[in-house]
Amino acid sequence: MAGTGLFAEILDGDVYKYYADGEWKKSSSAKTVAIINPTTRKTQYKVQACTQEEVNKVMESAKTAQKSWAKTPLWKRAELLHKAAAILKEHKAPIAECLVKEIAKPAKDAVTEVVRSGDLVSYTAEEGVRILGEGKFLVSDSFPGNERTKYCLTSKIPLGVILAIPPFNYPVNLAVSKIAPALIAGNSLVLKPPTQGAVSALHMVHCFHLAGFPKGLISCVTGKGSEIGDFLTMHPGVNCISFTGGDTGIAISKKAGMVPLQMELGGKDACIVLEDADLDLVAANIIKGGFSYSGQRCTAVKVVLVMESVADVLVDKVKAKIAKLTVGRPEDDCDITPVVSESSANFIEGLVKDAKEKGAIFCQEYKRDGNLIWPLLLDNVRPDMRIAWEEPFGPVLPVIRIDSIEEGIHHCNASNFGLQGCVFTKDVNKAILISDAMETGTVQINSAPARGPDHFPFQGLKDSGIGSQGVTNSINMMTKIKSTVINLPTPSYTMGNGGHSKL
Ligand SMILES: NC(=O)C1=CN([C@@H]2O[C@H](COP(=O)(O)OP(=O)(O)OC[C@H]3O[C@@H](n4cnc5c(N)ncnc54)[C@H](OP(=O)(O)O)[C@@H]3O)[C@@H](O)[C@H]2O)C=CC1
Ligand SMILES: O=C(O)[C@H](O)COP(=O)(O)O
Repeated sequence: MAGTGLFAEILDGDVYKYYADGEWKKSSSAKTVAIINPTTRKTQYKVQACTQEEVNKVMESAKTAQKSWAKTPLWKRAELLHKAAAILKEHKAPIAECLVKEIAKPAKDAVTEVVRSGDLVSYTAEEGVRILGEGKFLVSDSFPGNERTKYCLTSKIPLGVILAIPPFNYPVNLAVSKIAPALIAGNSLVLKPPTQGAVSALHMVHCFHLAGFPKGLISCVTGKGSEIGDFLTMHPGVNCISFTGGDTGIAISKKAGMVPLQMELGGKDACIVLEDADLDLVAANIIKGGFSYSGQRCTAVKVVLVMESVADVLVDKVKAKIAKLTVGRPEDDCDITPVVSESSANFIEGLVKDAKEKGAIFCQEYKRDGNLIWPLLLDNVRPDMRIAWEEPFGPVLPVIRIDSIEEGIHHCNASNFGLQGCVFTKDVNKAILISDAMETGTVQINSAPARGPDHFPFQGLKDSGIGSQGVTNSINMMTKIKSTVINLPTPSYTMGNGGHSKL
């Protein structure tokens, strides 16, 4: 059960505490933020609304703790991360329960997110030891006009205090995907979890606490992003921001100071279907890619661009699979569960109404009960409809029929987003050329878009992001290069025959 047993100390009455200086604390604000269960639409949990003063203290502690953490041997950092990973996986049940209650994630997917997160932490520990355990050694005479009188030693050093801001749909996995790289690289970490997902994140943070990380190294401040967010992202104590979410990230990138940004934002991932595609494979991937977690994934299939000649057959196959999707409570492991909030459901409904007014073909009747929206495939969508371009972040998928591959690529590239895309064809040469032409961070050939596995580089182009994630790239993005140059009085050429330069 959430907030019980080992996790009892993170709860005070019916309000979860925030985490700072190695302790669970009550905020002096005496204000709380309600977390609404998307299924019941009732308050499920409450967290603290932390004050700016508490943020200042957290930043001070993070800065102090980072100095000694940077002197902690790599193997020791990795050992603590492995411990946190093991504790996380050991307590996957209560954390998964929070995901079910806070963000209506289907029960099995909730457990998968926690286990995947433990694996990500451990993989990061190992990868960090590898890539941070070596540097570069350069000699001066490789550049024209130089003798070998300079030795340059370079290594990757920590940035300082990393501010991590994950989104509601993966409040554990997209938190540890920032926390673990930050820590193995020698940084300290301040986490501002999403409101919907905050209690899942607090339980995850407690696993790091139980692993025995130094006090002040990891902090977790709760509160509405709209209230405390700007104070955090513009705080002078922050040396790097790693953010995942929507347009908020674009606003942050305009406010943040001279700090490195790692941004993973929205997507409008296109699925281009050629005439020779295996349509059963396509239909299965459209269901998995477009409707898992009710389409609330940045890497969800968000528009299908199918050649007209095979569109009728494909639409029929997808309709048959949609009819088999279960719809209901996350506790019952239904395929389609309520979207995260009423405002999200209203936004999705607005896109559906616009499509209706402009003549889209509804393959199913539009149906909504509170935040629960039944899966809906819209056929014959045209570019003048909002859903052709906007991201519903819900179980509604538009199909646009195309007459040429160029038309499909044009639509994909006309989007402001550039996260992922996918193409289905048996001609791998054609697939490669289409991938080359698609302006997205990743193209999946013959499978739906996906961020996982988590060691793959994951990046968004255009309004979909800044920088690259994936374990290795995240570690590197959370370091900077330090050079030390040894200047010698005379050239140093080490010769195999034992010859000696003048001593
Ligand atoms: N590229 C990706 O991997 C993902 C992209 N997304 C995109 O995000 C959207 C939905 O996710 P959602 O979580 O609602 O995204 P948001 O951008 O609304 O929120 C993301 C995070 O930012 C916080 N936040 C909100 N306002 C501020 C602020 N002014 N300063 C700092 N932090 C702030 C939120 O906190 P709070 O919850 O308290 O508001 C949350 O923790 C969709 O557009 C989706 O495409 C979502 C998930 C993953
Ligand atoms: O933010 C998201 O939606 C995730 O990056 C998607 O991850 P997944 O493709 O592994 O589900």
